[in-house]
Amino acid sequence: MYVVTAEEMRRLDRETIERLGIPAVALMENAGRAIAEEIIKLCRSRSGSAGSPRGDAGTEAAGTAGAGGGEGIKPPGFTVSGDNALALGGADAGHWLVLAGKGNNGGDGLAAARYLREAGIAVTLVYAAAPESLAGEAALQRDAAAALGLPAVVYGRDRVDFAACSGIVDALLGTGSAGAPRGAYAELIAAANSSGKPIVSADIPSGLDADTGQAHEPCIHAAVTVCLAFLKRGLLQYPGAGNAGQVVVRSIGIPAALAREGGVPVSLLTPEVLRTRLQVDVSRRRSPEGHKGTYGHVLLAAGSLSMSGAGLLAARAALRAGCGLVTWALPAMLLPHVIGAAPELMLAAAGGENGTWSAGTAAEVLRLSTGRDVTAVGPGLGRFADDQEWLRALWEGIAAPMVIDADALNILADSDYSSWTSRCHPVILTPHPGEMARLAGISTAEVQRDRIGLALAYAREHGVTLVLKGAHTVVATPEGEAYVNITGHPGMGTGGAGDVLTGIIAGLLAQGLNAAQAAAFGVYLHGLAGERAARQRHDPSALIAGDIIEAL
Ligand SMILES: NC(=O)C1=CN([C@@H]2O[C@H](COP(=O)(O)OP(=O)(O)OC[C@H]3O[C@@H](n4cnc5c(N)ncnc54)[C@H](OP(=O)(O)O)[C@@H]3O)[C@@H](O)[C@H]2O)[C@@H](O)CC1
Ligand SMILES: [K+]
Repeated sequence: MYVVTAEEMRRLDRETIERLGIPAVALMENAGRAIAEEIIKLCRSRSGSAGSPRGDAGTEAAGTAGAGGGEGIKPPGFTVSGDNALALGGADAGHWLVLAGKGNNGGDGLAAARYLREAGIAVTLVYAAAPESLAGEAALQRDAAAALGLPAVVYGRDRVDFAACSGIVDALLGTGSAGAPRGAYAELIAAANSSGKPIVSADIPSGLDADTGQAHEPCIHAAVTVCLAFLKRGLLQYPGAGNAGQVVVRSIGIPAALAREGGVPVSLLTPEVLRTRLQVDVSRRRSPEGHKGTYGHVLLAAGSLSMSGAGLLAARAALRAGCGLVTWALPAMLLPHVIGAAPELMLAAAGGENGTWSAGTAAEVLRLSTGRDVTAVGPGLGRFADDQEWLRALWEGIAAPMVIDADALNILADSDYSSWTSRCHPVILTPHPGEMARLAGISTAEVQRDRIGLALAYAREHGVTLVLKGAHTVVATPEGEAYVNITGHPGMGTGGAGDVLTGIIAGLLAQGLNAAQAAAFGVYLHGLAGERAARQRHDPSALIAGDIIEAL
């Protein structure tokens, strides 16, 4: 599923209209119908009649009963059914307010109003601006609604009774909005939010930045957002994602092929995207002739006296991700204490004195990396004297993919690593927002302002695969593509969960997945395992990182 910016959406709109010759008003009709169908679904689910409605026209012709067939076998009959998607199926019809802006988002709402009326739902149009100010297709929808006799009021001139309505359609602002809602728009948004009535937003909640997910003041709090044609970036990024409620993406006649040909770079990370765009074998088939050597060998340089657990978690996660062997290199002093902690692991003493790392250990890590399929560095590493020289030696010397996490990212942030010899093998960086802020030299708030945009830019500029962790982790590739993950659970906000992800990604790289595949599939599996682990706990806040490994 493609994820677009407002600008990309406008381009795809234009191409559909100009290249394919589909009139803009046809797209708007489809949009209006899709919004109405989702409102009807909501009405049905709220009144408990969620089953497939038969519609008034749904009837089985007489004359079939008893004809032929034995007990329990229904004879073939002549059936007629109506437009079920637009049938209330016994649900309470109610009365909806349709808040319409003067742009095409308003036009979508006006089209939806006609379909709602057709379904038997009473509607009142509430214009945010004088109806005469509507132009183009929106004006056409205004006239169609008027011709059908739909009641309409103008905000500021007429009274709007929010208390009496059963729901609100938010068609005030869409992808054409700029900045915080002004004037009547702001007042209508505030009134809709404080009404306590369910709000269904057309395309995006009004007040949301469609690209960054920034929620302006005020911004609609929707129960459902009917996103048109393609998912907008702002609906995946917080805080906007929290304003959108349940997001339903509905096609309106703009072909996905246009997005593919047009090189839309961002996709939602779904099993289908993993299979098709990333070519990942999501079934994780094992060869009947396979042995431990078939599935690769991870070297992990991680752990120090106060954070040995981070190394252990990453190492165990790599094994659970399916790699054949893991060697964990750690400070010599710690080694006797972790023997037996995970008997499947191989251990190698590589650290300095006192359970900490030292710059001099780079040679030993380099030696251990020879013949290994991947090296992961960072979990529980700590900082030490000349650590930038240490990491530079690994960066320039390890002839296999690398995963760089935790303190190794902080070392990188303090280094001018663009001046280091460029690597022939891929690097995956796995920062959380704080680490990303240090890497990019900006504040954490700036990182969170547009995670997708930042991840895309950083990965491309630095030639790395970037995993920007957090709610809706973003995986960006050096080629300029990005994947947004929605698996996961808030319970995963616990120490060590990131170390587990590093281990999973390293374990997948060892099995021969390329950097984009391993990062994307790793993030996806990590989230799924977190969801599973959360379900297994009595209270998901009790979830700890080890549970995620066990749920893999
Ligand atoms: N074209 C098509 O075929 C399709 C279009 N589609 C639909 O169109 C939507 C995009 O429509 P759009 O481009 O007309 O912009 P839209 O979001 O309605 O707002 C523009 C209006 O808002 C105003 N305004 C702006 N900012 C404001 C603010 N802060 N506070 C207050 N007012 C503000 C601005 O007024 P101005 O500032 O120019 O005076 C202008 O009048 C898209 O989201 C989707 O729903 C889809 O169905 C696909 C097919
Ligand atoms: K809207």
